[in-house]
Amino acid sequence: MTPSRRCFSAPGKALLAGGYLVLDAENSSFVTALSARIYAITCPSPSLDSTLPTITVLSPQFQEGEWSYTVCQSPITGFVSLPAITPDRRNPFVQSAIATVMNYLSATGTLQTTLPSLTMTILSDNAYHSQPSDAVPRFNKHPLPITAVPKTGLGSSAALTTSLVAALLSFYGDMNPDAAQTKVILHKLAQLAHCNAQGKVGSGFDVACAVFGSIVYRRFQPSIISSLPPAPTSFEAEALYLLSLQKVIEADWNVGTRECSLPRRMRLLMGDVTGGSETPAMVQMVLRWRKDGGESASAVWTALGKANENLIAAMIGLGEQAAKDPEEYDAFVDEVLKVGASDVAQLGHSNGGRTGELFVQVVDAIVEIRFNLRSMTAGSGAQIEPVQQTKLLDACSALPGVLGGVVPGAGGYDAVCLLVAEAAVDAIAKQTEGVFENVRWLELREEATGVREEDMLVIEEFL
Ligand SMILES: Nc1ncnc2c1ncn2[C@@H]1O[C@H](COP(=O)(O)OP(=O)(O)OP(=O)(O)O)[C@@H](O)[C@H]1O
Ligand SMILES: C[C@@](O)(CCOP(=O)(O)O)CC(=O)O
Repeated sequence: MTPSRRCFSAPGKALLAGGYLVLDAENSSFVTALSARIYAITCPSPSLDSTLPTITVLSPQFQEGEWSYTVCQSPITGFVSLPAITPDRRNPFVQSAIATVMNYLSATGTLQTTLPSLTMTILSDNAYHSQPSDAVPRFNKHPLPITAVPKTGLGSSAALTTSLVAALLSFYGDMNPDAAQTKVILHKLAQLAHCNAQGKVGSGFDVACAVFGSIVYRRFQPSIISSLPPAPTSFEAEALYLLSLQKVIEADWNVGTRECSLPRRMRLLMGDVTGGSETPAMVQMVLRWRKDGGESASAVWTALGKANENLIAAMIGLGEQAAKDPEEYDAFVDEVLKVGASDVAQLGHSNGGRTGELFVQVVDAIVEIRFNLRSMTAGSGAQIEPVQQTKLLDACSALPGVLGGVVPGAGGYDAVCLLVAEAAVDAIAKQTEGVFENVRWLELREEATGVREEDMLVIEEFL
């Protein structure tokens, strides 16, 4: 009889609006959860140590995808340390997820006294990593360690951290990650674990999306996380660390995570563009430009923030309008299918009603966002929307059914993201085939739900 196994998964992300500005807590961003998920399966297992419990994490898709830790809980302070059984192999995201959850449960007195040993298996959908061809099996295996396999920018570490935290909370804390209150705690633990593993405090939009799904996101103050003392090295420090950890997780983070899916019949068409980008370096260049760029930089920053807000308001409004007046909404989408972005304005002003006004607001906001991202590119030197991407986005925006497109997240050369009417996707793929050699349209769709427990039946065959 297979021991009781449970499976938790979390989605990837696309940051449609809010790149860079989301680093300021007063700015909102629009994040769409995608149908590429990372799965964590828990299975009770015998300890690898004669006296102490152990946790092993397997990632069978990658070479050397095995990390094992001994769980050492101090009988005096309750602090949990995790000496690696395989010291030559490191996975900071795995270790940080385990350490954060175990110490939170210890701090709150909800960690079982006799700890069972655990094996967790990670499976990640193929979209997270470059694949040798389109005809590969699901959860394709690579002949390389995870760190050597090119990523595609969908937020693998955020989805991994979130699914591991959910799995650990359920296994050791008997918490139901699907429950709303647990999800709030899960989110903070995942943010903390992710920051500790990355060694920096990003905006956290990717982790928030992995937990809550498609959202309008406004970040927490980074000082909440940086206020936590460093990993303790003495009994006194261990006791202080656990107290601080519980205080941080149970504080009100004032983070914005309003659920917001794409309007009905709309879709993000993600394009994988051969090219790379270096997000941390670009962030540094943009923040330096913001700080030293005077009035002109402030004006661009403010205008971009306004354009982001306009897009977010229009997307929320269209979601409401599709329910309030489905006939007007569907009639307008049928018209959108026949024209490119620049002609939507004509449609909207002639017969679209409130729906038309909102679609025009979407198109105009995307134009304004791109204009300001190009100003940011010129001012900061960070190649956010470089010329090649401008040409590609302009050409795609002229195609029927396309409302516009942006460089998602930090931008750069590696991806584009089109907002299109769902029914236009096949025609867009056909019209761009052979025209843009370096673009591969991904099969991804919005999957608005965040972290969730999966029925083992959906994953059983792959284990
Ligand atoms: N399936 C997996 N199994 C084990 N570890 C993984 C897996 N997916 C991601 N990771 C961990 O996350 C790391 C990638 O995180 P990093 O912060 O470098 O990129 P990222 O911003 O999450 O990438 P992207 O957004 O392109 O997915 C990997 O080196 C590995 O440590
Ligand atoms: C530039 C930034 O605002 C977004 C980065 O987005 P992405 O990793 O390129 O999808 C950084 C952040 O929010 O942490």
